[in-house]
Amino acid sequence: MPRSPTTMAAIRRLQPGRLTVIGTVLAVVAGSFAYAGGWLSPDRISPERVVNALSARGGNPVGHRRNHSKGICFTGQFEANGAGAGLSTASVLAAGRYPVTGRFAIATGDPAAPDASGRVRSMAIRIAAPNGQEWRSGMNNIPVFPVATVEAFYEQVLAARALPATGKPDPEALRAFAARHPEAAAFNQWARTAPWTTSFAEESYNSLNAFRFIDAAGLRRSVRWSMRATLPQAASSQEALARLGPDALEQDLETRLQAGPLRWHLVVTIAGPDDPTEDATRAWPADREQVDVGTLIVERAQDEATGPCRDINYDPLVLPTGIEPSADPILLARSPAYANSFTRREAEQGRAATGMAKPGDRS
Ligand code: HEM
Repeated sequence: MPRSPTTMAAIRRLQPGRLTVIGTVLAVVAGSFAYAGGWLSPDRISPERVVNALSARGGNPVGHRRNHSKGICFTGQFEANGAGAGLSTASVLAAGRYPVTGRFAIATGDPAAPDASGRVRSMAIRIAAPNGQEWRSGMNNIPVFPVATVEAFYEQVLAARALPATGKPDPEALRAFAARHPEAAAFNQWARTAPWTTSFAEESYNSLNAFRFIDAAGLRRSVRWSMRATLPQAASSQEALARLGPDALEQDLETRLQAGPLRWHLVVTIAGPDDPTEDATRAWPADREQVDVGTLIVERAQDEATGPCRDINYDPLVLPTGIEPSADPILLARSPAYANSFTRREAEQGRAATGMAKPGDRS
């Protein structure tokens, strides 16, 4: 459906020039990877349908991300130590300091969700190089992803959505999903047994999908990466987090940053020859070579509504020269879904400028 002139004018007022560039880049990226990501499979699961399902889980994400909807922006630096330069020609891995715009979030469809309702937490980053290239990455605090294909992801989102009558998922639908998807067992085990913490700063965040690093000689190595917390984890519980209040994670972050910056190590793990690079449900053996390529220094936090991360699409396929995607179908499916979510939320924010609706309005 064509957008109304009012909406288009509002979008232009919101981000003159910038949206056009972002939109063009994303459309090309989305189109190139649509086939490989499974979007053109015969059962026609489209990005629109998956994002509709993410939007309909309860809560109202108008003007917000359709997944990981509740978050907080941060800014800081990535201090590359140079150890990654032998693995990839990416300019942000050459020793130096590069500005970062990031976002912590909980994986929910409800921007007003209490923090204790989100089992999965995330860190998204954009590292900017002086040559104009960027490395964007969205990472989760889980060791493996629950599913390996976009079809299974769609099925899982439908099974886990809250029923209007109870506000909770149908236990039978969850049981049926688990029976059909034994590959989700490792994730489910983590969800049942991993300690809850009361801080974004005590979590480590993983790329989960595999990528390829290309070195100066053109050699490609399959890798995954993690942002490893430098603070020890104080094991808590879901109940204790709930008692701290609905926005405890953001408050904790702001309090900690008043005392000084927070740090994570960016650790790259290199795959062995037989490690799966197209299946994010399977961890790699713990003894794989790991290279600490630098430190993320988080300096300031800012509300998402006015913060610099609001209008960034953390599309994991926005990569610098020297890093390329693997053929993991989940990775390739992410880009078109994020583009759909981004386009929708930016248009909704554009409408807010006309006074028709405000981000976060409840319908
Ligand atoms: C087919 C599988 C997936 C789909 C359809 C999907 C969909 C989405 C969507 C629509 C968003 C909101 C994007 C926006 O509006 O900016 C999102 C956010 C996010 N996703 Fe996924 N996702 C998938 C798999 C994954 C995987 C494997 C990871 C691995 C770590 C991941 C990590 C994240 C993170 C960190 C965010 C938040 C980004 C931010 O803070 O802006 N997702 N996802």
